[in-house]
Amino acid sequence: MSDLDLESLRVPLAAPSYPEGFRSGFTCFVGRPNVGKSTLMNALVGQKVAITSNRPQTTRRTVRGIVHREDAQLIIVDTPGLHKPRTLLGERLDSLVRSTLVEVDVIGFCVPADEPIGRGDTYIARELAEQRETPVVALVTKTDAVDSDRVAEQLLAVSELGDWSDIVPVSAASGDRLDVATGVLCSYLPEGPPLYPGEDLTDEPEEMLIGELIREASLEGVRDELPHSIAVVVDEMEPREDSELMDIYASLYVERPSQKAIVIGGKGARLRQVGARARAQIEALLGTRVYLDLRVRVAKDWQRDPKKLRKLGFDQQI
Ligand SMILES: Nc1nc2c(ncn2[C@@H]2O[C@H](COP(=O)(O)OP(=O)(O)OP(=O)(O)O)[C@@H](O)[C@H]2O)c(=O)[nH]1
Repeated sequence: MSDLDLESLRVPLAAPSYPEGFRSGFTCFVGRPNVGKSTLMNALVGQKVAITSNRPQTTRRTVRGIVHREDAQLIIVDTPGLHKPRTLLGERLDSLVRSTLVEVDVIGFCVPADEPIGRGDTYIARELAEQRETPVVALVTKTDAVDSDRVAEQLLAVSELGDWSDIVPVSAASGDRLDVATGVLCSYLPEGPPLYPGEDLTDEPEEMLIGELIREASLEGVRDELPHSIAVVVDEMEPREDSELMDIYASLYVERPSQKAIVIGGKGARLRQVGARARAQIEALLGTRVYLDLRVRVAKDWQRDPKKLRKLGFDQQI
């Protein structure tokens, strides 16, 4: 997508029937890195669609998850963390986030229960206060990680951060109040028919999901700065003739030869582990056996180079 053209997606399906008062529309989750946005989206949708990791800023792509309810359909646009731009990629993400904020029907502002409110949260709260068009529901995440007194304190602290339409404590890990969170978000959607067929959980192309699974596997156990320097492109994906096997060829791009060595590991050991981990996940996603061929390539300073960003697929989201 050249940008998030949500309006064009609002054309309803030729829906056979839907209950009176049905609501449908879009939400996005914002919050500083690592507050649990992706995990919460996965828990709401019930299938793994967005990359998660315990490192900040791993969500680079706008992935949609779709929550189907009897009375509503909530389409979640998973936005990258709002952060101050450091690289060209950072700047583009921020403008993407800002344009997303005005296009959705309701915004979920995520603040974790297990950390004091910090500058990052206040920065985003200020950004959200500036836009007045879209209702904002504050979601106090990770409530399982603290006791109920702390949750209560955090609810109070978050309520003082801005003028939120609602505040909901929620835990993706324990599943606590996921239903309430969805219900509250849905209450801000316009009335209308479902926009997606019932079985869809995401409209991300399969190749993009596969690329993210490979990227996620490649991040495990490597130095902290590496995550920002890895991009994955699925070069080719084809069912093998006369076989149940799917052949997938993918390239893992890093910025420097030294990073290439880290990703590959001694005698290729690390890359083999990455491949095995990713393959298991891809097989689960596709429901078929997979042959995965991974190549590691160096694309110098790809984060700062618009042409390389385009080649690596980032113009599709930005
Ligand atoms: N205890 C607990 N941990 C959680 C919960 N949700 C997420 N986490 C952990 O918090 C970390 C960050 O979660 P993510 O979902 O990747 O966070 P994010 O906000 O999407 O992060 P970015 O992609 O960096 O913006 C991971 O280590 C998760 O396992 C929760 O409900 N409870």
